Amino acid sequence: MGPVTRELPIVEVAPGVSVALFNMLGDTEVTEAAGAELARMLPAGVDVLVTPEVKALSLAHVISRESGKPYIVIRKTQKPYMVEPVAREVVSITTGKPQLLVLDGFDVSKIRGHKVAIVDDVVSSGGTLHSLRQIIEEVGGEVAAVIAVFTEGQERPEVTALGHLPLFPSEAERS
Ligand SMILES: O=P(O)(O)OC[C@H]1O[C@H](OP(=O)(O)OP(=O)(O)O)[C@H](O)[C@@H]1O
Repeated sequence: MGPVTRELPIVEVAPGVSVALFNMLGDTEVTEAAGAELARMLPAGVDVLVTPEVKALSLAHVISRESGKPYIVIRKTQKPYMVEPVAREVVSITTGKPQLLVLDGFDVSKIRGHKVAIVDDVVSSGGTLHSLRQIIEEVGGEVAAVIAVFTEGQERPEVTALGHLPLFPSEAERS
């Protein structure tokens, strides 16, 4: 990202599949650099950012600060204080088992009738993106942009990203 570089460790996330693990959580320098760059790439007309917890949360904060657009966090646990939550199950490449994506009903009015940019750190299998889209459209929002630091695996022209990461065959597959 700009002048900021990182070596990414290769980590096996499923039998036969390894990724270059990009974890920006707690990395202020990367988060600030990527957030500033992605904020400049945000298309005109976007009203609100929507991000899944947790690794992309600080990225959304920086893009929000830089662009002046508010952001909403889709949680991965349903909380007792939520009002009529809207939930979808998802399996992401790095977690490999079902997780929940939950929109607090309190935030629905900030999405309904608005143009939304989905913000994530990585779009890989697309499972998280698919479920986020479903939730946003179910409550009457329009996904106007998808913003990520990296796409991974397959090319995704619909995603505005700073770079692309390959998937790696695991050791056992190579030998
Ligand atoms: O395109 P996909 O295959 O769905 O993968 C991308 C998602 O996976 C990762 O989250 P993860 O499940 O690791 O959760 P975390 O951010 O809570 O650690 C990443 O932050 C994306 O949200």
